Amino acid sequence: MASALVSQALRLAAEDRQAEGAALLGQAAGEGDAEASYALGLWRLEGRHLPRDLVEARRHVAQAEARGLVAAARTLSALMVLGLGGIPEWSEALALLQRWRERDPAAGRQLDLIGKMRVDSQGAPLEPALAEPVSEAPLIRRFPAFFTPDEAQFLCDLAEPRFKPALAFDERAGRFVSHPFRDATVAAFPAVFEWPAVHALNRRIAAASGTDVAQGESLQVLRYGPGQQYRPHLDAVPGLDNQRAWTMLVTLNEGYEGGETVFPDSEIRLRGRRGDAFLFRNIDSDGRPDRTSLHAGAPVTEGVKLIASRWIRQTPPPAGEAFGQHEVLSRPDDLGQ
Ligand SMILES: O=C(O)CCC(=O)C(=O)O
Ligand SMILES: [Fe+2]
Repeated sequence: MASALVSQALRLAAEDRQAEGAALLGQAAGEGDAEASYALGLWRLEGRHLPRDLVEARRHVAQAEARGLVAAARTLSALMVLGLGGIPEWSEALALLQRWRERDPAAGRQLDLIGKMRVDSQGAPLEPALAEPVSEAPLIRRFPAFFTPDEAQFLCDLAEPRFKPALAFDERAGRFVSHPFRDATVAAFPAVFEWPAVHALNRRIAAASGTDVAQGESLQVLRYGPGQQYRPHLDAVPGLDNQRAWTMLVTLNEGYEGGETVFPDSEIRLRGRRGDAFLFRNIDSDGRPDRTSLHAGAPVTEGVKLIASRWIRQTPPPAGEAFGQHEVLSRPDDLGQ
């Protein structure tokens, strides 16, 4: 729950009285209010109500963490591993999780998961994942047991409270609109949710696709109930300068009927065991959308399908403008988690 002062500041900001709201938060933060510090940090991170300033964002979030706010500790761990507002600090982020272990079950769970991974000083895998060819055109690879069952369950549990109807970001309109093709609910993991264990999974996806982790858009978890589906589509967006070159899908559960990922032109139907991943290429050698990559999530006929999806661009976005930043806060009173 936000403190009364933070709620008042959010109300002022919603009434377009941003400067007054920010001043109120600044005053409260100066008097030791952890939630005010955290709210200022999120505003600075997102460039909402205050100009975007990642260094200031990290300073405020760190202050809120030092004042004992669990949401701030989680967000700080993400800023640290991503190197937002400072240098990347993987081992310092793990030390932060260690300090929070007793107070935050998610910290202990992440440490347990990361303790079983073989990763380097940035959280990247030390060994390549096992890859099996599925098809050359479209180009598809299968990575069996890419996530462990515990990693898959962790992502499902993190996603559970955050599922929302799928929306698409309309780049021209500059806002989210209901998704024309995707009848599913989705939980996205933008920067504030890229906690160390999530970041390590993103690094594994980057290594398996031969890309830089910064090329990936926010990891998403999709949830389809009976009758829900993702209609045939290309992940590449015509006209996009920096294309979605690759897609990685990771199967997070079993026990549902239907729901295969299908490539109608080549009659390929993909169905994984829990933890299996599929990587496919969305563009041709000229960088144009590859028509053979047309695919769909077939309707689920029974049970619930959960799948993780990451779209990977051709190059990282300009510094400080990571993909999905606009998703950081979904509601004006949403303080992150
Ligand atoms: O749910 C599926 O099988 C397909 C998901 C998908 O096409 C995507 O995330 O781009
Ligand atoms: Fe897709």
